[in-house]
Amino acid sequence: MQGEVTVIEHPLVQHKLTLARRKSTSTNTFSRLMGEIATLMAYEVTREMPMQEIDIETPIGPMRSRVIDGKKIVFVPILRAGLGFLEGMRAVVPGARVGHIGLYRDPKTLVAVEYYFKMPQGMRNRDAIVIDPMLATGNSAVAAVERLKEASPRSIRFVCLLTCPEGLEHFHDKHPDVPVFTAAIDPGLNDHGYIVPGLGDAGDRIFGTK
Ligand SMILES: O=P(O)(O)OC[C@H]1O[C@H](OP(=O)(O)OP(=O)(O)O)[C@H](O)[C@@H]1O
Ligand SMILES: O=c1cc[nH]c(=O)[nH]1
Ligand SMILES: [Mg+2]
Repeated sequence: MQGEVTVIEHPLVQHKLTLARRKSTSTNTFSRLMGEIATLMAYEVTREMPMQEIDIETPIGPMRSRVIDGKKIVFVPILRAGLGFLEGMRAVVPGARVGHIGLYRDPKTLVAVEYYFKMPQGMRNRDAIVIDPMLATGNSAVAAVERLKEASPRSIRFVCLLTCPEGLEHFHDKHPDVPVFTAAIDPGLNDHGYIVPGLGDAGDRIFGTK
């Protein structure tokens, strides 16, 4: 799985992404769409998660049936925009733990600056799913995963909504072992490091800060 990228082409994801991209979409609608897309993407991202068998009783009789050990999953949103994806994912994996990585991208240098890092205990036995809607230059994603690897989780996946070839190449150059799940790979970046055509500044659009 070196440098693996999965583009989630499901029509519901693509439809909602188109609505989110439109500049006329309000903060309220944008934020709701992020939640809905995250729920749909969680379905794909958790596809390979380990399962265990437990004994249960149906109204008719006993059986062994499979469950995910939700507590072994850690969602790791990159603040702030990653928070816009968090609740949609937790809606389908309510037992998951949450770790936070606070990073902002310096607007001039585009370097990622860390301001917060907090993970649950026992990361060695957990599968981490890092979430951030945008993987642009890749600086933030690279820095977040570098920091997360210090905690030695059992596995790491990275989920974004949008990325571009430069960002993916940078990310997989540094972290070839971390699969990326995205809804689209746009053509490139502009001079300010924004994905083109993209959807603008995800954090500002989720929280209405522009
Ligand atoms: O791949 P990169 O070039 O590093 O860009 C992507 C980063 O930029 C955005 O965050 P931003 O720095 O705007 O912070 P915010 O989420 O607080 O708005 C986005 O949410 C990513 O974290
Ligand atoms: O296009 C981009 C690039 C970085 N961060 C964003 O929010 N959008
Ligand atoms: Mg932002």
